[in-house]
Amino acid sequence: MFKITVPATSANLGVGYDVMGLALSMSMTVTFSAHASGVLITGGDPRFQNADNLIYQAFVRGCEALDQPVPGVHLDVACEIPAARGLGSSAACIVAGLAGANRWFGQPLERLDLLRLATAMEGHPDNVAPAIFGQLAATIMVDAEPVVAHYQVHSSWHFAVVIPDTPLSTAEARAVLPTQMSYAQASYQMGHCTLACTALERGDKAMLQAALQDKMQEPYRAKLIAGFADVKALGATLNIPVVISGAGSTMLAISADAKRLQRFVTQARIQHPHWQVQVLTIDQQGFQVQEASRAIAE
Ligand SMILES: Nc1ncnc2c1ncn2[C@@H]1O[C@H](COP(=O)(O)OP(=O)(O)OP(=O)(O)O)[C@@H](O)[C@H]1O
Ligand SMILES: N[C@@H](CCO)C(=O)O
Repeated sequence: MFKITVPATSANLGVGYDVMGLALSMSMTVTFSAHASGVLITGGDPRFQNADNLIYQAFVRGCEALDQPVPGVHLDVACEIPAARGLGSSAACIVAGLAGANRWFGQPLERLDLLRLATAMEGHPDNVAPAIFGQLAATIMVDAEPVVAHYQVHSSWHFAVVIPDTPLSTAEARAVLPTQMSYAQASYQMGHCTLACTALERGDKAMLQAALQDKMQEPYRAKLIAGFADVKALGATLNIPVVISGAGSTMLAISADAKRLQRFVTQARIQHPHWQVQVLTIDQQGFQVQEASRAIAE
């Protein structure tokens, strides 16, 4: 028996659509143990307690990639990451399943191999890269091979998430985006994405404020998130940038002033008493494998 713990992730950081992602201190833990045959799933959302479960689908994919027969498996799921809220729940499932198959057969695959497999399943690398490596990752694909840049996020940054009580599927949020953009728009977005990474790494407040002005998806997706305008306006009054986390519906606030961010959290809870609003820290390591009672370093 072993456990795989995978962090939640916030993709895009507004301006880094399908490229950037940040690992956060919220997680899913899956306990893998032998089962007579097929799959038994306990814990987690009852909707997912069947063989279509994405963790199990990724486990099967991992076994296939390793050229191994799929063993009978019991998956016991403990999940803090809400589904379809822009916090990388699908990426966490995929990484847990692939890492579980890898551990089952003696860990022959490196983390970069898992990233290649996970990206093929998820369709884009921005959530799965930080779920695998932790911290802030920017990933490009070169002929289906991921190339990842890792950024050490400056310790001055503090993060809060505002999680609405309504889901928004990634498929729905992608469907509202235009299919083309101009050179001028591409240039705007490339510049903002590059400077956002630099600002997060350096702890540069003015640069982050300037860089986190997304024009590629926020204008189209904002209308899908009831309450987005209120939360964005609250951030503006406190000088705190707010971006859509992943495909939404969660919003991510970033500040170098912990007390001001706490005021944002308090006010957001008053604005939306039924939503989950919390301060999170950066996950440093990506997914972890735990044997019995001790964590093993890979
Ligand atoms: N605990 C879970 N167990 C099994 N499957 C899950 C679980 N959580 C999420 N999923 C799967 O992931 C899907 C949600 O993925 P989707 O890409 O829409 O949102 P997300 O990954 O939470 O958000 P984003 O990609 O924007 O960060 C669910 O419909 C379900 O198929
Ligand atoms: N980059 C993705 C993240 C969600 O999976 C999107 O914005 O659609």
